[in-house]
Amino acid sequence: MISIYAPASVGNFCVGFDSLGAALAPVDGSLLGDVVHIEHSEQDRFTCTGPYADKLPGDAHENLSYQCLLHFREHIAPAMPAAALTLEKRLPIGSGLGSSACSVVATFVALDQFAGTQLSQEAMIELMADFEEKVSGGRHYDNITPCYLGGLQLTADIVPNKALSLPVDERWYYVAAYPGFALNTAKARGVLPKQLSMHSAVEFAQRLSSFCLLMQAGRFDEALVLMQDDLAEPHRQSLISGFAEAKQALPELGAELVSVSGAGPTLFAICKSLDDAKTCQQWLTQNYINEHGFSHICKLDNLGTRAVSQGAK
Ligand SMILES: Nc1ncnc2c1ncn2[C@@H]1O[C@H](COP(=O)(O)OP(=O)(O)O)[C@@H](O)[C@H]1O
Ligand SMILES: N[C@@H](CCOP(=O)(O)O)C(=O)O
Repeated sequence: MISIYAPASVGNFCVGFDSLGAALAPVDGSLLGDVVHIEHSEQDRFTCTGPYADKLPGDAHENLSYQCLLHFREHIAPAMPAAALTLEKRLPIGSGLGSSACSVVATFVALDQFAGTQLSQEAMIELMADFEEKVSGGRHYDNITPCYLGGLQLTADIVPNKALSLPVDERWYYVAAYPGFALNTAKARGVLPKQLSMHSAVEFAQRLSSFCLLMQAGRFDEALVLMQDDLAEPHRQSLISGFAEAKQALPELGAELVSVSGAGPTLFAICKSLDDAKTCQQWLTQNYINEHGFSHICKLDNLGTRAVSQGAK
């Protein structure tokens, strides 16, 4: 049996709409992401388990993981032995934590290992992006690549090898708070303007390029100051109940940055100390999260998608 874990990710990373993303690792060591198990079987089989399995369509053909299996068998490895594939759906759907990417990435990595196909990193990313695109209303790599490779990734079709890894300040803590309701990514993309003014486009490019160069140079504090999302956040906040209040309250409690994770509704905050992160988490628990939500204090997950022992928590 092969068991593959794929971590949750923060798409956009505030300053890089559709272009930057980071993988999350809760500091308490828990797994925040999906797990896929694959083993030999008499014929191909698919099962979906886990806390969010019942939020997905009952028909396996509508599940991305099963679609990945069908595609892999037909187009990549027709001679692959029959497989029993189980998706342990541990991330909520429409959370802003790259849930669909998690399932797709974990499934293709599991299939590649099971079949021994050894696809190149770029081929894998392309394949994964094809399937993420099916449900998210646009082709974007900013969940796929960090989830697959770990860390903070600058990622796009035009980026060499689809991904360039950026260094991060090891002192930063990321508080991720899922409020407990879903926001469909395609819907949250639908509210964005179709065109940008010349001024906005130039400023976005200046901000993102400066951010990346500063991070690369280890000038993290200066990079942090540049973290601002003028492209997506202003249009999406009205879809995220409580976000505006949190954005106002958390800086006074030690958050250096408060932004939307992916398309939302998960909020992420950056803090420079564990104490500040805990204070922000407490406020979010009391004011942002309902009975279906959760929060985690995280570092970045530098390992990305990997084999785990069966039954890992
Ligand atoms: N294995 C899967 N994981 C997540 N979503 C899936 C999966 N299979 C199918 N879907 C569908 O894809 C869509 C994902 O919604 P989306 O808002 O993009 O989620 P997220 O932002 O969490 O990735 C939903 O309609 C969901 O039913
Ligand atoms: N760049 C995308 C990221 C979507 O992330 P998700 O976790 O909400 O699927 C966007 O902002 O639309």
